[in-house]
Amino acid sequence: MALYDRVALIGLGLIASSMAHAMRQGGLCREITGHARSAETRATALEIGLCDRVFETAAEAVKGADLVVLAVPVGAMGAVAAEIAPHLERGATVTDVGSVKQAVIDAVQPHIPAGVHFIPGHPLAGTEHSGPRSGFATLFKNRWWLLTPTDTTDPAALARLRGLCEAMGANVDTMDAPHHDLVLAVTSHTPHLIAYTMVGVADHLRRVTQSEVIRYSAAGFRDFTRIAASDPTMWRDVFLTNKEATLDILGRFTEELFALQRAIRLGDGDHLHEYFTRTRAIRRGIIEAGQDTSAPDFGRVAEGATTTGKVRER
Ligand SMILES: NC(=O)c1ccc[n+]([C@@H]2O[C@H](COP(=O)([O-])OP(=O)(O)OC[C@H]3O[C@@H](n4cnc5c(N)ncnc54)[C@H](O)[C@@H]3O)[C@@H](O)[C@H]2O)c1
Ligand SMILES: O=C(O)C(=O)C[C@]1(C(=O)O)C=C[C@@H](O)C=C1
Repeated sequence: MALYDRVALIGLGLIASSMAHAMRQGGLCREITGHARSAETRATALEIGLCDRVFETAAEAVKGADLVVLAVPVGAMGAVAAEIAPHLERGATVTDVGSVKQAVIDAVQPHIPAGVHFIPGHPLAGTEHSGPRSGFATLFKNRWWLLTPTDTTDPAALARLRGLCEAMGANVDTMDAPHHDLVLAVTSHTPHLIAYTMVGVADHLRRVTQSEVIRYSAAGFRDFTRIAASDPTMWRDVFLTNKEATLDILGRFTEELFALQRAIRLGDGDHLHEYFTRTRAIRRGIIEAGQDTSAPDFGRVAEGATTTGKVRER
């Protein structure tokens, strides 16, 4: 059943193309328009049927759309919002899929005209691939889609967007933006930084990298290399815009790493065993709770979080 008439996708990469596939498969909108900066991407979008019509400018793409999805890197959201603002339909909803929420709100909200609903969002689903050919219809199936409405968000517009996310297979939750940014700093942003660092360390040891690391690449390291192959522009923007929360979590990570380093140096097997037993229980708890293993445990993070986005000391 069509939930929107015309959906405009701004930026035609992994997330937008996955949304296009999912919306087409479910018949969730009547028409999809799109904008990408490169002629090659626009041609691809038409060739593989992501969009019915593509435009050279975002301004043209949003005309007549009742849903506009900003699917560009976080650092580009503000400029895109400024460009499309005068062309938005009264009553339309603008959402985004950025990995950071407060910075997107700060950049986009000032441009949103009266009578247009802005409901920030973030699907917790992705891969290390990017571009219009990387999307697939089931990307959002059984994954979280977080929306960060405010007290003034129109309930009907929120319910309609929630319906679309759910129809694409996602589980929807709402939270405020600072809390989102803290949770994601723990469950996504800092882990990505650690993966980038680990692969960087291996790369510095070129003597090893060129031969043994590749050949004997164990599952743990292979997982790191997959994560570290993620789009550099996207992740640069994530760290530049979720600075405070990431540095907060990174500080805690470093403290624990030093404690483990010290335990190894002192031969403190009890410390190591106790620590690994605790982390194993966390993983098992998530599985026993019947949660998608990719889904972060918001409750657990919330226990140590304050509304200012800072983590309370244990
Ligand atoms: N990849 C993931 O795992 C993932 C998951 C959830 C959310 N996100 C978020 O979704 C958004 C899009 O990510 P993606 O993975 O689809 O990226 P992508 O690289 O596959 O696609 C991004 C698109 O934006 C376009 N673009 C880049 N800069 C632009 C600009 N200044 N103006 C107009 N278009 C521009 C690119 O040409 C491309 O078409 C990002 O904000 C990212 O944080 C990504
Ligand atoms: O599976 C992956 O490749 C991802 O990293 C996806 C992932 C994540 O889970 O951290 C990455 C960034 C997003 O904003 C949402 C999802």
